[in-house]
Amino acid sequence: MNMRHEEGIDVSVLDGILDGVLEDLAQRQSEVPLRELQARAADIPPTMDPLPKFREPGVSIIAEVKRKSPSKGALADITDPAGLASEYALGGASAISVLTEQRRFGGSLADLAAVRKAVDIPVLRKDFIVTPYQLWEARVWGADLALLMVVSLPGGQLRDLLGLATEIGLTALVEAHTEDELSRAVDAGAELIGVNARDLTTLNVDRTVLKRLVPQIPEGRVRVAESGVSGPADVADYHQWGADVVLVGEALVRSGDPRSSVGEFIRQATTR
Ligand SMILES: O=C(O)c1ccccc1NCC(=O)[C@H](O)[C@H](O)COP(=O)(O)O
Repeated sequence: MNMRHEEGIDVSVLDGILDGVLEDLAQRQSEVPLRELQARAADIPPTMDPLPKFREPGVSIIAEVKRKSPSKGALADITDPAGLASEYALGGASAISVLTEQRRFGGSLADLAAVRKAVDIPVLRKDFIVTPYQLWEARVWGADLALLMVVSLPGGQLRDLLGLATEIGLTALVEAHTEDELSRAVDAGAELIGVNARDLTTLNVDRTVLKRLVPQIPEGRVRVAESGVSGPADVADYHQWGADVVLVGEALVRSGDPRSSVGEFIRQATTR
């Protein structure tokens, strides 16, 4: 059952997640006001730009630290996110994605900080970012990239957050799942555009969404395929359909050998 029913109104999975995200955010904001967070950012080293590596020929992998998810429940008992990220980097990952949402994904900003310290490749804060405060958090806790999901950023919010991300040195991964969302991502000027195979309102996964939407992404923007990879052949398909970068979570955390798996994903996609 992907929709819950509250007081006669259908609330999608994503709305349910966002309710929790906003509650937790209010708590953090009451502990550390925005001004203080901004002051802390002044002491943080400059971010890394992931785009030059993503633009190189071949496929880049963003490997994700993912403990659990709304669609699958518990995925892996990750007690050492930094160690996992190091294995990903040794396998050839171009960046690490860290899910920082706590309630549904079991992640945290502490995971982000631990991964940041452990690797010297760019790190993505993957969360449900809908406020400037969360972008400042991403910067302070060591992210180089931050996810902006078009579906949850109506009106001018997408442009505003994209502008702020750039201003504070973060590269935004702007994520779409439909033609309309993709148009908004392109019009907002996103350089790094993700097409998520997972419909976040229903949790259905359809990898071919990338194949259908990729012609709509202008030349020169970096194209990221997100979700739904179960093995090397899926990465190779995504790359063949036009993805420069593939973001993989579940298949890597369940693989038992994350370093070799990343290497194998890259090898098979580039030799097909
Ligand atoms: O993974 C979920 O079930 C999920 C549900 C609702 C919102 C977001 C969700 N996942 C976030 C992601 O985008 C994925 O973690 C990421 O793309 C990797 O996906 P996968 O390789 O399929 O684990």
